[in-house]
This record gives sequence, C-alpha cells and structure tokens, in this order.
Amino acid sequence: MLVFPNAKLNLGLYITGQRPDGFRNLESVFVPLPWSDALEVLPATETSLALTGIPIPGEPDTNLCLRAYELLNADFNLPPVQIHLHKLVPIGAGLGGGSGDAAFALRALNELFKLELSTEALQAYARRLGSDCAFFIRNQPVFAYEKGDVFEDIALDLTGVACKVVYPGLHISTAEAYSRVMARPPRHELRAALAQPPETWRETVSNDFEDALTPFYPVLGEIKQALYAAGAAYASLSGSGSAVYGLFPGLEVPPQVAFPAEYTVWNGRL
Ligand SMILES: C[C@@](CO)(OP(=O)(O)O)[C@H](O)COP(=O)(O)OP(=O)(O)OC[C@H]1O[C@@H](n2ccc(N)nc2=O)[C@H](O)[C@@H]1O
Ligand SMILES: Nc1ncnc2c1ncn2[C@@H]1O[C@H](COP(=O)(O)OP(=O)(O)O)[C@@H](O)[C@H]1O
Repeated sequence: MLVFPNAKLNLGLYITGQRPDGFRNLESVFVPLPWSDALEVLPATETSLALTGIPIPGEPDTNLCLRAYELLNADFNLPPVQIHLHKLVPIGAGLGGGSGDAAFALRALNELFKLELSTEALQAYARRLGSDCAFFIRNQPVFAYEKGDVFEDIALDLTGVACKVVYPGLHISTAEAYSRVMARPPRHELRAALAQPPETWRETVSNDFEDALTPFYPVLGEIKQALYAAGAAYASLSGSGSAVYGLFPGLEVPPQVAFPAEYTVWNGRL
C-alpha cells in the first residue's frame, strides 16, 4: 500500500499553561499542508525499514513509522512488513512531518490488515506516538487544545489558497522550542480571529514560539518580512519552526521571492 503523508501548518499558536505531566497546554488551529512524503507498507517475510530522500536524524529503529508498526503489533500480532519511507518534508521544521508519517503508517496498517480500528481508536494510538500525531488521522482543519491532541471542528476553508513555505535549513527541536516559551493566556480568541478575513490576521493571530525564537534566530523574522513584502495576506512561523509560511488568497500561485539557494521553498495551494 502506497500513501502520501502530508505536513501541517499551525494558524496561531498559544501556549497557555503548564501541565502536571510536564507538557504544555496549547491552543492552535491545524490545517493540512499538501507537502508530502511517500510511504509504502507491504506484507513481507521479515520486518524492515528502508529510508530514502532527506536523511532523518536518529537510529532507524526509533523512526516513527516503525514505532507505529510496533504499537499495533503489540496488540494485534501483525505479520511482518517492509516499509519504505521517501522523506521530502523538512525535519525539525514545525511542519509535523514525522507525526504525519506515523499517523499514515497507523492508517495504512489498519487498512492492510483489516483491523477495523475506528477513527477514535486510531487517534488514541497516534497520541502515544506524539502530540501532533492524532491530527493526521482525520487530517482536516481543527481547533486543537490541551497537548495539541484534542480537537474541535472549525469552519475554516482555506482550500485552494496559494501558499509559500520557506524552510531556512535550521533544525529547531520541539523540546528546545518549548523550553524557551513562558505559558500565558491567549492574546486573542483564535477561532473568532480566524473567522475574520486573512488580511486581519496579521494583527490578531500570532504564534508564541515566533516571539520566543525570533530573537535567537533573526532569520525567521527576515523570511516573514520578505513574505509580507511579496504581498502575503498573512505570514507566520509554523509550530515550533523553523518553517515560515505566507498565504496569498486570490492568487493562482504564490509570487516569486528570492531566497538563498540553501533554503527549501514549497509553493502550492492548500
Ligand atoms: C509544537 C507543535 C505544535 O503543533 O508542533 P511542531 O512544531 O513540533 O511541528 C507540537 O506541539 C509538537 O508536537 P510533537 O512534535 O508531536 O511533540 P511531542 O513529540 O509530543 O513532544 C516533543 C517535546 O515537546 C514538548 N511538548 C510537546 C507538546 C506539548 N503540548 N507540550 C510540550 O511541552 C515536550 O518537551 C516533549 O518532550
Ligand atoms: N519518519 C520521521 N520523519 C521525520 N522525523 C522523524 C521520523 N521518525 C522520527 N523522527 C524524529 O522526529 C523528530 C522531529 O520530526 P518532525 O516531525 O519532522 O519535526 P517537527 O516536530 O518540527 O514538525 C526528528 O528529529 C527525528 O529524529
């Protein structure tokens, strides 16, 4: 079975409190970003993982695709599988690429072996692999809260909006990013702010990681300014970075913007 695990963008992100489990409570809106890896899962005589594309830090047996397999294998005694992940989404970018791979692996195994797990059951497995992971089970825009793994549907349709995502090649670890942010009440009611036109979001929708990380990584602010200078209605860091995106409603494709050759730039539509 061949699937294409996509990434996500965060529209606004507020870190609202410390949790007894050491994690933070947050509020954010997650939307799917159609920048995708390719993941193949096939029955085999022994379990293996082949990795191509962008190198993934860490030992292969810590890869979230294998961890997804092991999680289901522990409960369902699955046949062996050969997994091939072709990695295209930048890592440590705030795009949830690893979480998407894990969730799509769970979904693929559920289908391949006819486990008949419900959406809720798949989300429960996904939560054990990472806070972002459960989002990719339904993979549609949601208001996320608590650890970023509890969701409410949101009436936000950005389908077809032109979008540019710029990754400056800076790997920011999620744990490092969280360690730099103080929890505080949300500065705006996110769902109400996002119900207004995207041109207003510049004043009302923000990402607490962006404020905390930009002084350490000024390049994040420079990319954002370049996206606004190119006519973005809204630009922001995604998640804990370092990818910065710009939205260009009304355009067929995002405008050309010159960035250094070592940056990775994705142009497309949501
Ligand atoms: C910041 C966000 C925003 O969408 O995305 P990314 O920037 O990573 O894509 C997420 O909260 C990232 O979720 P995810 O990448 O799945 O994080 P996890 O593996 O669960 O946790 C990594 C580390 O981040 C911290 N963490 C994560 C989530 C949370 N609600 N509170 C935390 O304090 C913890 O230090 C944890 O050890
Ligand atoms: N399939 C995978 N793809 C990407 N990263 C993975 C994967 N499996 C495990 N990881 C680990 O997860 C970490 C964060 O990955 P990723 O989700 O891409 O970043 P972010 O949390 O910034 O969105 C990486 O440092 C990597 O070691």
